[in-house]
Amino acid sequence: MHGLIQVAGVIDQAEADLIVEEGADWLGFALRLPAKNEDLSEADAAAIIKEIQPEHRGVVITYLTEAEEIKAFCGELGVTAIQLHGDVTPGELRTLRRIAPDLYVLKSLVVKQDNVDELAGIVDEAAEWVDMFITDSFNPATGAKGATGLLHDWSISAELVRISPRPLMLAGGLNPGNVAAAIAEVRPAAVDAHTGLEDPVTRRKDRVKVRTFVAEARRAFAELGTGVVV
Ligand SMILES: O=C(O)c1ccccc1N[C@@H]1O[C@H](COP(=O)(O)O)[C@@H](O)[C@H]1O
Repeated sequence: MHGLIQVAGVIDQAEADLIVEEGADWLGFALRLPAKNEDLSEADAAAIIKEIQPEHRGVVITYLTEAEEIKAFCGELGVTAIQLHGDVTPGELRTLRRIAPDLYVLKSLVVKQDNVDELAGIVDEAAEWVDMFITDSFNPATGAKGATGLLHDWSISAELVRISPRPLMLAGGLNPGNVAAAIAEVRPAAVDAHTGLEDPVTRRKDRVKVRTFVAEARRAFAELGTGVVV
């Protein structure tokens, strides 16, 4: 899987339609977050996910950590992919793979200063049970591990791309103006953005930003020679 583009933080049907119309591949729905500050209800997310056509995919982004609960939640929502931002143990990932073998699992790697060795250890322990890793940024001021709008040290993500036996999605502060440089430097299989595609006043996705982000990412993936293989 290469050259994949995800747009995260879907808040309603109109926004999901916009993301699909502008050519992104996957749509991320942030649910069951610790601060309970979800942008949409679980019922609304399930209704939107039901209408997503097979060439696209709805991905649940969550801090859930227990395999049984993750499986049940994916069943309720009708999703086939989950992005795990919490501290999920390798044991729970193994259990999840056993009880939900067809579920596509993305495991987040939270990049901080100088923590490449710690993250390499997680890759080593977890790779057998996940399908893709996602590197994301940490906000020390809030403790947030996703949707921070912050960049991180891309050299750490690039190193994880080199050592990971699984494909890697790059996230954290990406926007139309930096995504091409990020792809060139990190050489990820996929990219993902939330905050950088929003209008700062309305907090809704800006159509031109989504369109430009997709075009810039496609151009940069093509220059890497990876093209789109979803
Ligand atoms: O999207 C969210 O609301 C979210 C909530 C909790 C954890 C992760 C979340 N999203 C992921 O974070 C990346 C990066 O966000 P940003 O571009 O820096 O704002 C986003 O792409 C989602 O995968």
